[in-house]
Amino acid sequence: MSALLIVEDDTTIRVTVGNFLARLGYSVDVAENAASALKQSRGRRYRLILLDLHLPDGDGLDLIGKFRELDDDTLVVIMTAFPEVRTAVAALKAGAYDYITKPFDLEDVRELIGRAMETSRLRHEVAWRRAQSDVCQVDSIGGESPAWQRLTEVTQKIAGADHVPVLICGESGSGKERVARTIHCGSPRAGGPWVTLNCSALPENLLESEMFGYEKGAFTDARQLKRGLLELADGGTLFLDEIGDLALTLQPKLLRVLETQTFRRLGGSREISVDVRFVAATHRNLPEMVKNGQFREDLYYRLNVGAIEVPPLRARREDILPLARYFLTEAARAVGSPTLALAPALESMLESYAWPGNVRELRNVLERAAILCAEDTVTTLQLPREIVGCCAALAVPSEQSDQPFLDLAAMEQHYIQRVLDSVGGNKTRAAELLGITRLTLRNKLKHQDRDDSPVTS
Ligand SMILES: Nc1ncnc2c1ncn2[C@@H]1O[C@H](COP(=O)(O)OP(=O)(O)OP(=O)(O)O)[C@@H](O)[C@H]1O
Repeated sequence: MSALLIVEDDTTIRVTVGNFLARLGYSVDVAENAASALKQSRGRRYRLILLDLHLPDGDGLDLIGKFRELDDDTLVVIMTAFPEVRTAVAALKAGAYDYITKPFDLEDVRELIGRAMETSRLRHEVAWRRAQSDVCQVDSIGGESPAWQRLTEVTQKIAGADHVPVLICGESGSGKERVARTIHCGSPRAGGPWVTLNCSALPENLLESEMFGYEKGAFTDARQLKRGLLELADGGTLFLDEIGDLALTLQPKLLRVLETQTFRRLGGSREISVDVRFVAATHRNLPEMVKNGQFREDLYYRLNVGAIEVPPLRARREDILPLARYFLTEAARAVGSPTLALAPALESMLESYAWPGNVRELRNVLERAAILCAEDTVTTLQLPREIVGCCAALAVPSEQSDQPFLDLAAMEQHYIQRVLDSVGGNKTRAAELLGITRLTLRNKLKHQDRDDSPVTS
């Protein structure tokens, strides 16, 4: 609910306008002089202040600057009994949003405040839209594996439950941030800000001021007020990445915001209310951390209301090739190459590799391959050794696929020969691809029955 303050010494006007605006659904506070108005605005953040220019203990014009210094988002509307252009111009110059001349009709007040609120909302919207116009413009690939389909179902349900905090767990690079964005974009807050904070990226004190902001003078370097990410996320979603790395001292502070949706800027005494949805992610084992006293149990349970587990890529192998083709096309487009294809032998290699770095690793591998690839098909030559090495046995040519149980040595020999073939018998290049020295390769070849096969160097 938007908070308004009416500063007016005339009791009739104060009470009538106050009651009228309260009936319209605003949360209204009143002050009858400048001192009380300043005190109240230090204790609460107002979206709009309706201000009489002639107060018993001061000039309303002086107050405008003070209100705006406290919060430059607050809109100030002047009420003046003197319909002089000069007064109005001075007020607007001092930073007032608009003015209304007394006596006024309550309907005029309703219209003016409605317009001011819309302005305030639009200002917010424009500011964050400018900063992040493409948050929801992401293609999400996957969807073929049962694991991904289950994940999508859960994600959609949780996205709709707008106030439920979410905890996304999963290995590094598995797509947790993607899932978090999908939740934001599928929620009623999709039109609101999407703000991210990586809890492992900053030292504790900086993280705290990033999150909560600070008042002017809160510490030596605080030369002016700084809004924290909590305020910037008002009306939207705050994504707390690597929540497992959040310092123990900050955990109760976060819990309080989660529970009350209010907080104070550092060095401030004002309670600021926000409407933020919290989505957190971690690759750590939080239950284990709770057991070891490294993560607060109450915060864990509070976040875990909407629990989502993103499966590692190896647990959803059906998604590997669609993702790989997607990354390849994207990468080819980025480097200005024509469309690239995957050599058939590569497909089973990609599908059977363990992908410890998950989707991020897959993306990097395909991007690198697209850059290295001189032809229109990506082959083993453009793949890193660990992938070619791990999966060579699975990439046996089809005429030999009736040999399901090659022993390890045979597998190795077979693979070495394939790599040699792929580089036209060049041992130096083959050794490079295999990740071994040329001498080791020679020794291994000595043990081959096909030692005398035509090999060039
Ligand atoms: N379904 C998907 N479709 C397309 N790209 C994806 C998909 N899932 C993940 N990615 C890409 O993989 C990379 C890693 O994803 P993301 O950053 O979401 O993972 P994460 O689990 O949050 O990683 P970390 O734990 O390191 O923060 C990103 O480049 C992302 O764009």
